[in-house]
Amino acid sequence: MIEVENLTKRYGPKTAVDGLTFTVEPGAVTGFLGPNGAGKSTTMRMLVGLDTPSWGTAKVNGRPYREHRAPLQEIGVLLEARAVHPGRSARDHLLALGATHGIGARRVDEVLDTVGLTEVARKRVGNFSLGMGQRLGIAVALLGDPHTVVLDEPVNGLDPDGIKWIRHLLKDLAAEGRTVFVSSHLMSEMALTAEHLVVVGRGRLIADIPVADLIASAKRGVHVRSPRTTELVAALRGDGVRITSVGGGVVDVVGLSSEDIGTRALEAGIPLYELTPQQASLEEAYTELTRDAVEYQGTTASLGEVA
Ligand SMILES: Nc1ncnc2c1ncn2[C@@H]1O[C@H](COP(=O)(O)OP(=O)(O)OP(=O)(O)O)[C@@H](O)[C@H]1O
Repeated sequence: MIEVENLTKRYGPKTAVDGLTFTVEPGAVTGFLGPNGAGKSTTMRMLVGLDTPSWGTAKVNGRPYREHRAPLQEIGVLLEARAVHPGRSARDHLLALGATHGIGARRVDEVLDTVGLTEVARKRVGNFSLGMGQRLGIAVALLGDPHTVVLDEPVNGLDPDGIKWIRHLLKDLAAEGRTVFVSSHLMSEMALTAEHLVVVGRGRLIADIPVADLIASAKRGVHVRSPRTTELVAALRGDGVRITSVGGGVVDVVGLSSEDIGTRALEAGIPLYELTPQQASLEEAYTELTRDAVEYQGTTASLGEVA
């Protein structure tokens, strides 16, 4: 479990993380999303003791990272730019790390197998591709068989097979009851992997929400085609209803169900040729969410809005 309370990080005048409070529960993959510079990496660095909070606390499995006596067994971490001696083999790198925690060759070979690096385990890390380096980073994170796993952009550098592999790995780790906290820019990937999302913007919490609820909360329009859109707009207009003209006798209606629109059109004697509810993707739901919640947003009135 990860518990972050009022976590704040200032670099001089810059507030990178601004009073964040959230909890990441075990047994599910939780995605950590936010635009560039939102404070994700800084938050993760504070979680694992690489940065000191200006205020607030970040606890992993009940206590701050630095207070754990065997941190590798508590929290597995993949952060960007992990330093590995290029002349060392992957196996030697893991053996050296394991030695500081009483972890032996058997576990090292096990994690090399888990991440698919057994065949190149004795090759120099300096010759590894980006994807192989990423797999080695994940092997390091899993070495101590930790209760909690924190991965910053783990699909970076992985090919489609690698991405699929990471997706299954994260779900398996969560199904084993671990806490899995993973940052990503890829909404589509999170839709397939995460059950829960923590969304940040400008260092602040925007949402702490199940993926399914985020999709459901996005305003979905209904695509309506009619030869008499002007009369239709007049019949549908009302509080909380937003109607946008798409052109070609088509309007998008937000705030009314297909059933409501069909009934009102019938009552007004207006023929409808098409009535199609639009499904919001996670990407759209995320855009909608951040548009409402991000500060200092310029207003962009949508073109063609008619009611
Ligand atoms: N050591 C530092 N000194 C000064 N400013 C920093 C430092 N580290 C991060 N920042 C600033 O803090 C803000 C948050 O950065 P951070 O890297 O945590 O965001 P992020 O969400 O991980 O972004 P990205 O998705 O681009 O990696 C940014 O504006 C960044 O420039």
